[in-house]
Amino acid sequence: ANTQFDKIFEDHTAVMLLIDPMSGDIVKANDAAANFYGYPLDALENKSIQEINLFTKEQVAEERKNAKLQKRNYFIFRHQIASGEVKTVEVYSVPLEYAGRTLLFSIIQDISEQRQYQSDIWQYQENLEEMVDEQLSTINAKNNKIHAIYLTGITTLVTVALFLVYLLRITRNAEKRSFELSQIVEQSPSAIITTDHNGNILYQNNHSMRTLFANISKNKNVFAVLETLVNDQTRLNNAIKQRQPWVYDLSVNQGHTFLRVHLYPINSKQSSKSGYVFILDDITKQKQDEKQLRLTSTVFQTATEAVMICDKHYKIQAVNEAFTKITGFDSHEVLNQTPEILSAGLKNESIYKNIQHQLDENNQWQGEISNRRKSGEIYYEWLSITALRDNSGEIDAFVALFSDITKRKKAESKIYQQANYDSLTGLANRNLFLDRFEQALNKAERDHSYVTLLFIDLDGFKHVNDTLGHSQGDLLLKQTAQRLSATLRKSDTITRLGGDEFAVLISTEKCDFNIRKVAGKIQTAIARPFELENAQGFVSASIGITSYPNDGKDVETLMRKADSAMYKAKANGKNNFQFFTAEMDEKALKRRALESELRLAIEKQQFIVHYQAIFDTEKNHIYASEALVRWQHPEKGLLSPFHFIELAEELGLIADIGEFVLNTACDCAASWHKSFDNAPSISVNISSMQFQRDGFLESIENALNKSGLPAEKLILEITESVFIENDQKTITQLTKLADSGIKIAIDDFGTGYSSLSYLKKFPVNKLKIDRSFISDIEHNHENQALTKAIIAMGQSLKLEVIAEGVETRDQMQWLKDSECALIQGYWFAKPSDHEDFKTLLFKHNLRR
Ligand SMILES: Nc1nc2c(ncn2[C@@H]2O[C@H](COP(=O)(O)O[C@H]3[C@@H](O)[C@H](n4cnc5c(=O)[nH]c(N)nc54)O[C@@H]3COP(=O)(O)O)[C@@H](O)[C@H]2O)c(=O)[nH]1
Repeated sequence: ANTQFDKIFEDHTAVMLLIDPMSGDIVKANDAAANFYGYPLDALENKSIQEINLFTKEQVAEERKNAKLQKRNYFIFRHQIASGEVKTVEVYSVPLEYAGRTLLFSIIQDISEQRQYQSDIWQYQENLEEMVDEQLSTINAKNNKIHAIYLTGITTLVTVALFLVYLLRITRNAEKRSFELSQIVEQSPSAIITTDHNGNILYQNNHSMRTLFANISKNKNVFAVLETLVNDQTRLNNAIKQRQPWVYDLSVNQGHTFLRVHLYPINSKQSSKSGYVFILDDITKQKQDEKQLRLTSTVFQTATEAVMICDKHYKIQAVNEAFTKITGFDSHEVLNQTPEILSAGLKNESIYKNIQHQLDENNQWQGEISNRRKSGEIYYEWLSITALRDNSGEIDAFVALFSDITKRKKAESKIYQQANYDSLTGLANRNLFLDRFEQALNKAERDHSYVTLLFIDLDGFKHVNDTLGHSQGDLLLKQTAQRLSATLRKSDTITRLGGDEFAVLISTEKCDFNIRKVAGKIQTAIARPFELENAQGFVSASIGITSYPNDGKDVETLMRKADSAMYKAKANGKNNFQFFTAEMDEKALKRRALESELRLAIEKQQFIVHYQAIFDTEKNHIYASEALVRWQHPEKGLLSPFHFIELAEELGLIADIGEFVLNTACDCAASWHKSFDNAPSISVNISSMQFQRDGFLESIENALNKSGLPAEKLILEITESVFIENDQKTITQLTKLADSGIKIAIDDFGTGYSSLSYLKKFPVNKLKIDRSFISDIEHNHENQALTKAIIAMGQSLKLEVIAEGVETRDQMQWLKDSECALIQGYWFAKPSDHEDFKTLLFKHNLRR
């Protein structure tokens, strides 16, 4: 499963790291990460995250707290890249089982640019919601401001009208009303200045004297002042020349204050150039509001998150460009619709109810929901909604912000799939299975119910793999998964634990359900022939059964006991099921004890080698000797390989033991070589695992060099299983061994695989007829026929044939009469230690 994960991880364009949560060490990084951080991949994988994250321990803890409070599924950190530049990043982290370790799988997203950009245009990064909130009020205020502008205009016009009336009254000497009019002008919120036709001030109202207009009025000539402040002089001059009204927005006080200047010519009957009236208003606030509105609108339109504003009836009032980009809907298609337009048939009612409830209660809701784009495609969004209330506390509007998290969700789901499901069969993997097992036990404990575990191992699967190839083996495993799924209920958990091991979990309310029937159904389903690509595959199921609470209360105990029961089913001839019994536990315990003793034995070198003669009945001398390992157990005495070889193979310890035997045997054989003219060869058993191990040829070469034994005197006994691999490595290794003079013997010949073509293909020198054919050779005609056939085949292929397990003179004679002169067995000699073997040699072979 890791290989697939590795591929996705390495090829992904998102920045990804696997981090040891304890040390912070970066265990694995992808190319995207190397690019982003600017380090070569291996240098990055030698760093710890603390070297990159500028947050102190305390700051990291604080950020974690904040993320939790804000219910964020990501953290925001500051990462320093190789160039020294500091990036603001969002880090999404999940724990992940990887290569037997629990690591933090982190996806890093650079948000620096986005942050910087937003920071430039507005202090938006602090809280986008607040911004839009403010924007909303600004939008509302805009209407008010338009009113205000109208009002100012009207006021101005009214003021002008009043002033004209006022002047008219002056010219008509309407002194009666002049006091009243002067009061109105004096109290106007606008600064009002009248000038002669050259701009010299004739009159100015109170306001203009008191406020910043006082500075202007000091100059006594308005034209002169305006010349220094107005950029567009031509328009001003034209307006003066043509005696046209003129309006201009002035920026004074280093841009902190804005004035709107209205110029109106005053025409009198006496002169065509009577003068001017200037009305000035402070429009600084208005300008600021406009600027803010512009900025807010830019933020609204350029935000990377989609923004949707709804009125209190949930009718959409405004959306931004990001909304269109994510949903595919243009604003005119959604305005005055409810957000349900986005769900288009998706069953989101209960989520909407919950959102409504949360908004009523807390004014806020955020979470993950799925919606549909206009194209119909489903997408996932992270949505955050805020309810805005008016002064009386009534909901006035809703602001929804959302970002498209579909890509991230897909990546997460792929990773989840890999972490929890078996990629070959699609069944739950061990990880998910253990989790479900734990949950099932917790539930059973609460409900006083029952959980049954069936541990299934396929019998004969290795044979299918070895003979038909791994792809056919994989096909068989897939079909096994399908058969199990079809046989069991949906509520049952089926898992592939690894290799050819499957497990089934069944939760029941009562303990009296018929588990025998279920186990029987599984057996029947598996025993049916499997239709593979070009052949049929045959396997059966050995099943071990345990149940909660009878056999144990925790996952580990129940698994262990089911495993023991399964071994018992194997030992009982396979293709059957066994319920766990206390006696099995004892056996399993013994096995575990033996395992640790065996490891200790290797460490403490408790192995010795015995030698058994292979006798040449024609030449009457010892032709060779087989080296046989023994375990000098500190308490149990001398143990035969039958007690430990199988376990050593299962545990992968056989290669270490084998190497010890090889070295010891070569040393002894080399010493015989020095003492005898016709010194025997040494025959050493090589397990398939030892043969396949890297460095095997070197270990043979070392043993020969160290001992000084000629290569021709070494025989390697291998079983037919080595040839089954039939790969280039096997051919190359055997050829190299043969080229160096070493002899190859096939052990237990006749019991293994049927294809004999390998005898021609590989450089084999000797066949050792298995002792099961010899034990009753005097009476068993079938074995006689077989043995004769092997001897004849050996002769025609020019292979030496050795008969194993010769216990009686009659067996020896039968073999001799059948032209098989080389024999090994208790009749001539049992295996013995080196000293006794040497005595035997002195008796039968010629001393130098
Ligand atoms: N990979 C390795 N396998 C090894 C090594 N040493 C031994 N073995 C394998 O263990 C199996 C058991 O070996 P052992 O108990 O030593 O039995 C051998 C002989 O004692 C026994 N034998 C010999 N003659 C007779 C006989 O007349 N009757 C009788 N009942 N048994 C007899 O046969 C065993 C040798 O068999 P084989 O190897 O097939 O020639 C056994 O499979 C060993 O191969 C080791 O170092 N590495």
